[in-house]
Amino acid sequence: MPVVRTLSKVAKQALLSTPGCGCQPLTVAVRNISFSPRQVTSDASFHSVSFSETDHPKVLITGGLGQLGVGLAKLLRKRFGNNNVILSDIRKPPSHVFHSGPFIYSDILDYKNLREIVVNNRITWLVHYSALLSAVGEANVPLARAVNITGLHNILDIAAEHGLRLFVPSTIGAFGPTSPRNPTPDLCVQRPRTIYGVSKVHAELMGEYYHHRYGLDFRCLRYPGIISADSQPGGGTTDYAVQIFHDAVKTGKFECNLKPDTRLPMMYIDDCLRATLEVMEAPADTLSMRTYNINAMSFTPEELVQEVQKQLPDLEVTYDVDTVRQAIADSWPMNFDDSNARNDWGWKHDYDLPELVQTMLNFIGSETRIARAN
Ligand SMILES: NC(=O)c1ccc[n+]([C@@H]2O[C@H](COP(=O)([O-])OP(=O)(O)OC[C@H]3O[C@@H](n4cnc5c(N)ncnc54)[C@H](O)[C@@H]3O)[C@@H](O)[C@H]2O)c1
Ligand SMILES: C[C@@H](O)[C@H](N)C(=O)O
Repeated sequence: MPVVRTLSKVAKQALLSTPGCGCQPLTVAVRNISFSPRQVTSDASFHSVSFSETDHPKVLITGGLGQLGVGLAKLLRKRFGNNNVILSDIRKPPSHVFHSGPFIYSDILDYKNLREIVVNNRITWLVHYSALLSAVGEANVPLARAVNITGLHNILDIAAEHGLRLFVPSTIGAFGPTSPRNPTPDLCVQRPRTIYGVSKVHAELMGEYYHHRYGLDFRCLRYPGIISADSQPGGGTTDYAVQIFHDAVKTGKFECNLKPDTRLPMMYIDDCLRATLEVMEAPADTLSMRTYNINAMSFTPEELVQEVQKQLPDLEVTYDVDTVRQAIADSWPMNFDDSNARNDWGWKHDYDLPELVQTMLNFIGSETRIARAN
């Protein structure tokens, strides 16, 4: 029943915000746009965002309270100034996030709310992080479809109409069992078997279509599984690679939900966020494509355990395989070919497996020592 209730709520919101209702006052903004992606009214005003290279961008991050958004806001605020980066989400921010810089409520299914935020804050860059990840997406397909697909349509239209530079992350999950898996190149068969993957292929194709059709400055990186110490993953297949560090430090025991030999591409969060900033700042003429694989390392649970046990030899590991996650992982890339990102805009990762493990254990270890002392 909760699924049905959520679906009808989502459907109502979606209906209220779809272009088909004809209730949007519409604008066209972008260079090279012959007409707006949403129908243009006869008295539409034509704004163009003047954003000179010397100005700092004014950034909005959607879905900013998940694993990646707070860290990205911190990085972008350091570069562009605190007030130039607005975090948004539909959840209530913890106090330290609320007090660290601008935060605003934004539901990406509410088109008018999004447009108001973009207009009132003179947003020039939009980083679209809202999504349901692979495992939670399979648990609630209607909601994943609404957030990841309908929500994306709102984002694309807002970005095109207001001349924004738009970043949408994709994922290793945008590939499937018929893709080459070791390594997976940028351009190959993409037939994912999750709603998450399907929605991300859709996002890649729609973003590229809007780029060619309307001149939208769309930029997209396919992230591997991201590993972070101070933020929790939101329900994906790669979550085990974060959880192991917390359990190893706190209890000395870890139960892994993937088989020991499941190889997946992974990356430390600092590399992921830096890549995001770098591709957003890359001169357009260096981008031969609009969607790039990025990678850092690739490992199995067994290899990760061995590396953690070099620091914590008493760590005990058992395996209790989650069949949904295992099936997803078995259809994803084992290694990611990111040579185009490296050649085009100079992508280079800093963290390999040993540095990742050391950094995670240092961070979680010191946090745990502080918590125990208080
Ligand atoms: N974390 C990873 O390993 C990883 C890997 C590849 C790609 N990505 C992509 O990066 C992005 C960010 O990932 P994350 O790990 O921070 O995700 P997350 O699941 O931790 O956070 C997603 C956020 O979206 C918000 N959200 C859900 N519905 C919303 C709505 N209707 N309106 C606004 N916000 C809504 C949630 O409240 C949540 O805070 C996602 O698009 C994800 O697909 C992440
Ligand atoms: C890989 C990525 O997209 C996410 N961490 C997931 O597992 O769903």
